[in-house]
Amino acid sequence: MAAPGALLVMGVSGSGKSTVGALLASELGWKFYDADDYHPEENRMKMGKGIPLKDQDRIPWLCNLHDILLRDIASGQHVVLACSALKKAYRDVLIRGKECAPLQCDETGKDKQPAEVKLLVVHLSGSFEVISRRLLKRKGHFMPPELLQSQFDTLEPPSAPENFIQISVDKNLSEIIATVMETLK
Ligand SMILES: Nc1ncnc2c1ncn2[C@@H]1O[C@H](COP(=O)(O)OP(=O)(O)O)[C@@H](O)[C@H]1O
Ligand SMILES: O=C(O)[C@H](O)[C@@H](O)[C@H](O)[C@H](O)COP(=O)(O)O
Repeated sequence: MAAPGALLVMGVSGSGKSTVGALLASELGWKFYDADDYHPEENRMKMGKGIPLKDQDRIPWLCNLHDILLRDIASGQHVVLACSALKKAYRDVLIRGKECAPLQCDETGKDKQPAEVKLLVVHLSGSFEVISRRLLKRKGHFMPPELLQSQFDTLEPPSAPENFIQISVDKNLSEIIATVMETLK
């Protein structure tokens, strides 16, 4: 396939986004962003207290990530982004920015054609049991494992016409990386 400007590695908390995203970026020589590092303090505090985020908490965070992707791609930089991006609408914001955000309609931007990020979505998909076991073992992270059920409840797996592949988290890391690299050939 023609190389996308960016790879989005998405999935619920603990599905392996950060691990897989960093490995892919290193393999491809692309820049890596972990969306966790871009949450405002209020979002981190909320999640830390076991309160799931809502659309209004996530949309500004996603708009900021869209701007970062667009800026890098415009300067010729390819990017890997690890980001939960649980709903289709969230992935649309990553691709098109705030013009398509459900809660942030910009009246003045209505007839403008938004700049789009050409994205390949890599969905790391797995069972509650496997992912929850991994989360319970993970140390030193602000996201409490108790929020995993709400992540599954919110998840809208990508489907056509989205440009995506789905990979099972049951595969080992080298198999996951090889599958993505094969898709990009
Ligand atoms: N394919 C895999 N097989 C086994 N363990 C994995 C795999 N992917 C990730 N892990 C482990 O699962 C845990 C969660 O991964 P992480 O990358 O932090 O997920 P996320 O960024 O989606 O929250 C980490 O301890 C990581 O080492
Ligand atoms: O949209 C969200 O609810 C959050 O982004 C969440 O999905 C994300 O997973 C956290 O940032 C925790 O980080 P980990 O995914 O690394 O556990």
